Parts: sequence; C-alpha cells; structure tokens
Amino acid sequence: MSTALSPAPAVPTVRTRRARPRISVPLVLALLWIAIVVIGAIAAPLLTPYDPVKQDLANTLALPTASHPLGTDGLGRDILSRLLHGGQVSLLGALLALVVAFVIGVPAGLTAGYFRGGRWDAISARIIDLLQSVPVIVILLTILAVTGKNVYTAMAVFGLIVSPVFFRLARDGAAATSAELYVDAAKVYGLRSPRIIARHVLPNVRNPLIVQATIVLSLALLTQAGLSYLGLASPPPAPSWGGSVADANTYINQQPWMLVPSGLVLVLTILAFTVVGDAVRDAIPGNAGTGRGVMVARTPLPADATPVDQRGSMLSVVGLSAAAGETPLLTDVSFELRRGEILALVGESGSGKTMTAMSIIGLLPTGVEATAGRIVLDGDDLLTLPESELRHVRGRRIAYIGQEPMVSLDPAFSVAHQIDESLRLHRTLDRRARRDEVRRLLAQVKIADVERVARSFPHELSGGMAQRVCIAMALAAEPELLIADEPTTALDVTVQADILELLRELCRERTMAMIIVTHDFGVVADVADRAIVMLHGRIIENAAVEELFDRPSHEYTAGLLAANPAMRGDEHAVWYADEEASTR
Ligand SMILES: Nc1ncnc2c1ncn2[C@@H]1O[C@H](COP(=O)(O)OP(=O)(O)OP(=O)(O)O)[C@@H](O)[C@H]1O
Repeated sequence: MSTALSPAPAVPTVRTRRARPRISVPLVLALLWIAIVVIGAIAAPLLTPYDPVKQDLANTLALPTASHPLGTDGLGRDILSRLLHGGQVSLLGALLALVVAFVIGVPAGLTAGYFRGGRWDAISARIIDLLQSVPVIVILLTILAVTGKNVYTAMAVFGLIVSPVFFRLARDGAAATSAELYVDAAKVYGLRSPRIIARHVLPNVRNPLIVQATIVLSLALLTQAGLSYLGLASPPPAPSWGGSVADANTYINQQPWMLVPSGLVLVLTILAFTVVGDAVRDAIPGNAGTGRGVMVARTPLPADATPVDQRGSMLSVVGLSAAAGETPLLTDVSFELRRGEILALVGESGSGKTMTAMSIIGLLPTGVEATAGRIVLDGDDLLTLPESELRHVRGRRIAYIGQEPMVSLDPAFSVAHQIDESLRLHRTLDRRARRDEVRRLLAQVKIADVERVARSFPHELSGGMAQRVCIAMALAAEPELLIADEPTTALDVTVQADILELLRELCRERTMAMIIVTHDFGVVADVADRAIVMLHGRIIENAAVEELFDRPSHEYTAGLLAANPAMRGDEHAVWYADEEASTR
C-alpha cells in the first residue's frame, strides 16, 4: 500500500468543443459499470431479498443458483447481497477519501500557486513535505488502533495523506496559469484574486485534477480492501468488498468460485475509474501555437486628426521615478495626456516604456517600486490610491491591451463569455442587454461574423481576430484611457495596419485617450498625435509626431529615425512612409 502517487500532468485545460472526452466503447462500458455499482449500492436494500449478515449454515459455499445468483459464502450468506451492501461502505469510503484529499489539497495548492513565492507558498510547501514523508501504513494502523476499526476514519486519514498530490497539481497548475497574460489582463480589468482563481485559474487545472481524482478513487478502494483484508477497516460481519475478498481467500481451496464475484467487482470498478480518467486525460489538447509575425506596416501619416480635447490634461505624470532595489529604472518621467489624444512611448528595448505604462495602471512587477512622483488621473493621484480603489480604476477607467492577444485571452472560455465578464464587472446591464452589448462591441471592432466569433474559443481565432476581441473586452468598460503595449507586435504584417487603424478610429469616436508603447516609428507615424522618446528610463524628447519626424530635437531620436529601415537617412532623417505606402 503506497501513496507514492505521481500527479497527473498539469496541462492547462482548454475548454472547447474538441476538449470533450471521445466516446469509445471502453468508456461507455466503464461509465455503465460505475452506474451499475453506484445504483446497486444505493438500492441494495431494495434489490436483495437477503440480510447481508444473516447466516444459513445449511447452505454454505454454494455455487450460483436461481435463489443465490452469485452463490453463498462460508457461513451461507448471500454473496450478491454482501457485495451490494458492501458497495455502500466501499464506495462511500473511497469518496470520503477523495473529498478530504480534494478539500485540503486543491484550495491550498491554488492559493499557493497563485501567490507563488509568497509566505503561504513557503509554509504550505513545508507542511506538504511533512505529509509526504510519513509512512502511510504506520499512520493508518496507529489511527485505527486509537480510534477503533472504522472504515470512514481510515479513509479520511488516507485522504489527508494523499492530499499533497492534489496540492502539488493545483499549485503547479495555478503557478503556470497565473503567469499567463490573461490572468494579468483579469487583474487589469479589476477582478479580485479569489474571483480570478475561481474563474480563470481553477478551470485551467480542472482536467488534471479530474484525472487525479479517478486515480485516488482507485487507490482508496485498494487501500480499503487491504485494510478490510486485515480485518482493520470494516471488521466482520459487516459487508465490504475487501472483506468479501478476505472471506473468499479463507475458502480458496474448498470453493475457488467465491473469489470470482468479489475480486471481479473490485477489479472492474478500479478499471472503470482508470478508463474514465484516461478518457479525460486524452481529451486535454496540447497547447495551440499562436504564430508570430514580424511587422513593418507602413501607412501614411493620418490625414484625419484625432479630436484631441484642448481643455487640459486628463492624465498628468509628474516626476515619476521607479527603481528595482537600488537600480533606478525610471527617472523623473513627466508628461501630460489630453482626452482623445494618442501618445506613443517609443524607444529601444529596456528604455522604460513598459515600466512607465505599468506604473500608470499600478501593476509594476514584484520588486519594482515607484520611488517618487505623481500620476494624476482626473484629480486622483494613482500612486497613493489604495489597492481597493485602484482596482476600480483598472479596467474601468484605464483599460489595457497587451502584445500577445492569444495569451491575453483565457483559453477556457468563449469570446462572448470573456467580454460578458468584463461587462458584468464594470457595467450594470441585465443579461439580455449584456448579450446585445457583446455583439455590439464585436461589431464595433469590425468583426464580420459576430455570432460565430462570439461562440468561438481563443484557439479558433487568428491573431488579428484575437486582438480585436481583446480590444472589445477593453472597450466593454467604456474606459477614458487605453494603454496598448506593443498591440501589433505579435500580429501578421497584413493585420497590423488594420488594428492600428481600428484603434485610431475608436479613440476618435469615443474621445478616448491612448498610450501606445512601441519601438516602431512606423506605428508612431500610423496612430500617434504625440510621441515621447525614452532612453535609459528618462524622457529625452516629447513632441508632436510631425515635428518629431521632421525636426527631431535630440540626436538620439534623429539616429533612431535614420536607423529605421523605412527612413532614408538624410540630414534630418526625413520620414518617407508616405512615399513607401503609396508604392505598396
Ligand atoms: N521585473 C523587473 N525587475 C527589475 N528590473 C526590470 C524588471 N522588468 C524590467 N526591468 C528593467 O527595467 C528597465 C525598463 O524595462 P521596460 O520593460 O520598461 O523596457 P521597455 O522599454 O518596455 O523594453 P521592451 O521594448 O523590451 O519591452 C529595463 O532595464 C529592464 O531590464
């Protein structure tokens, strides 16, 4: 008897129409068998005319007859009655072990994984190590010696001892899932951690947990049979499957048949659980590839200027500095953003563009802190807002879209579900109105086949479609400001210009401001009204886009423009995108 269980693979679930177990003959037979034993155990008193403990010493060790379909045992008791009644004890005991293991292991594992690296992660890891180091049989025997022979006590203790398997599975799955961008996106939308764990993390570790559950059920049945065989879990004359095997073993020489029904019930039930577990495991698809492209879209400078509200700024970043410990990452970053304005943060890799954007939504990476400055959104200093209030700002007033649309969407939910979640969180609409709004938003981001896309799961979308869905989710809360971090970097070149065009249109229609993070001057030219050039965590230039391209005031900017393949280096690094686009 061992609990050296190796967890089922923590492959994230992708709940799609393809993810259902394939119906096969063994699966149907397994489910049928499980149904038979469960119904048989529940309805045992109705199905059997005999008392399972009533002896008939005149009719012992009988082979099957019409009145005793499975024969009688060494004390003349009806074997079928004992198996049916014994099923109650055996199945309930196995279920109890599973529930205990699940209730202890899964919530603890999910929280440890979600807050990985935290105090609870460290403490729970020690407790689990301790639980896994105890010799199972010794503990079970000690507990049974102290509490008396009771199958349910034994199974509850067994559940506790195998709970680390669920813990590790849930922890690893949650740790992997919580690193996904769609979990970050859920935080950005303002969801609380328990809700994110329940709605986004748990569904993605669900299938491996189900597989593990079938393994634990089988193991619990075997352990119970072993303990009953030793007369420890369900002492005679109480019926149990393990006890029936033990009885059969006593009379193996006089009546070998006795071993057939009890052994078969046990073996077939364990086999059935295994087949169901295998079917669930086989239904877990692999990770879908997302396909990446390198983009250099070049379209003319926008002829139609975004209507920028000239009345003053909606967002003021004043003297913002951030550091990772002693290392400064942002130094004295200051800029203003007006309603409806599109501002590009541009610069080479590591210049601090993302750090600036993340400071605004209050999601700096662990270990990085804003050390000085103010970020004022319509009068509120976001740097001093408590997390509870900041959550209402994220998603609601400031929305965010990332560079990897495929991983920003939760693979476990349909498009409609994910947009609906954003609506439920930020708007007060009834179910019907939300349904209509989901369709309206999808149409607004120029998705043609709205109904089909609404029903689709992320893996069924192209990169461009997925980014449109992310934009629709961001728009669901009707934000004042959209932060787009390299929104077209992961998209095919043919799609990039369309997405940029869409973003520009949406900002114009909604008078929504946008901060777009990019290292690509082509993107700047496509969408932005104003651009900020960053270098080593500082702003080195802040200018209207035309001015930046025509008369860069900083040598570094001129150098960057000249280095861009879309530029022809002349004295002022003049922008030739118009010409290039016209020849495309
Ligand atoms: N989690 C972190 N802890 C400490 N330093 C970090 C962390 N993430 C990024 N940095 C550092 O902060 C600086 C700014 O990074 P940031 O991600 O803002 O650059 P970026 O301009 O957006 O670059 P890229 O275009 O490559 O994303 C870089 O020096 C980077 O190495």
